[in-house]
Amino acid sequence: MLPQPDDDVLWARALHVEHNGTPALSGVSLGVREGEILAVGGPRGSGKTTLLRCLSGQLVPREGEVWFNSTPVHTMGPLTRERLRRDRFGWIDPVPTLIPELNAWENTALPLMLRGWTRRAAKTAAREWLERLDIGGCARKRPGALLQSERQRVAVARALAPAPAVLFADEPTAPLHRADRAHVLRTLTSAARSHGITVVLATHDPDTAALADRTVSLLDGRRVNTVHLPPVVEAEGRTACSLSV
Ligand SMILES: Nc1ncnc2c1ncn2[C@@H]1O[C@H](COP(=O)(O)OP(=O)(O)OP(=O)(O)O)[C@@H](O)[C@H]1O
Repeated sequence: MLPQPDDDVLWARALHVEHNGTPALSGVSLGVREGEILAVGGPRGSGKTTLLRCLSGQLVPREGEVWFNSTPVHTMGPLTRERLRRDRFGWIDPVPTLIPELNAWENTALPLMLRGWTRRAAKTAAREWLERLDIGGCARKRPGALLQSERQRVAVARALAPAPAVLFADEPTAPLHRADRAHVLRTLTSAARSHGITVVLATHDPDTAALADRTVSLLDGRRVNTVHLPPVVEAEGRTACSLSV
């Protein structure tokens, strides 16, 4: 067994996953460095969501290994994996999944309270994150009274608020319009960089991938290439890339 490289916060080796007997991942290996924003690209059905679900411990691969900070995730029992996900990982779905009975700040504060924060401290932090995402005025509204784009901003605030070690974002801007998309992505990436949050971002959108440090591409469940991007010149993004296989 190869050791996990020291500067990788997440490391996966030779992942094989099948859905109902059909291969979804066939031998995918990758490392994610601490503080890195890694885009996982590829067309629809190429295995991006499946890879994120394996890396985050939601799905146990049929074969292969997943390590988080030198701890094996693939051999953990369900309760330990659930605790790892609750305490160290964040997740953003393409479609926001909020609790309908809770308002926006309560939804955002929930992961903080689950980690032991007092209600007052969690409310203050939640409201600050909603302000950063330009939806401070929606703090008392329930999801049913919000637009889809506002709900997704709440989901992003909820994922960022606990400053997870790794944030998994599966097509996080899918329900947003172009202008909204850029703002939410900039907030997400700048918050991740300033809080040292590692991000693994599944996307088939090249504009979204351009905000990442590196892109790993999948095709039919296999890794096909890695795009290394030059250091950030502007605060908002990157303009060029080089390709290595
Ligand atoms: N729960 C499931 N049951 C059966 N097949 C599945 C399931 N989830 C994914 N698949 C199949 O596995 C393959 C990889 O799917 P996956 O969702 O990981 O790809 P993706 O790149 O994230 O696609 P998309 O961009 O459409 O979300 C696809 O062929 C998909 O149809």
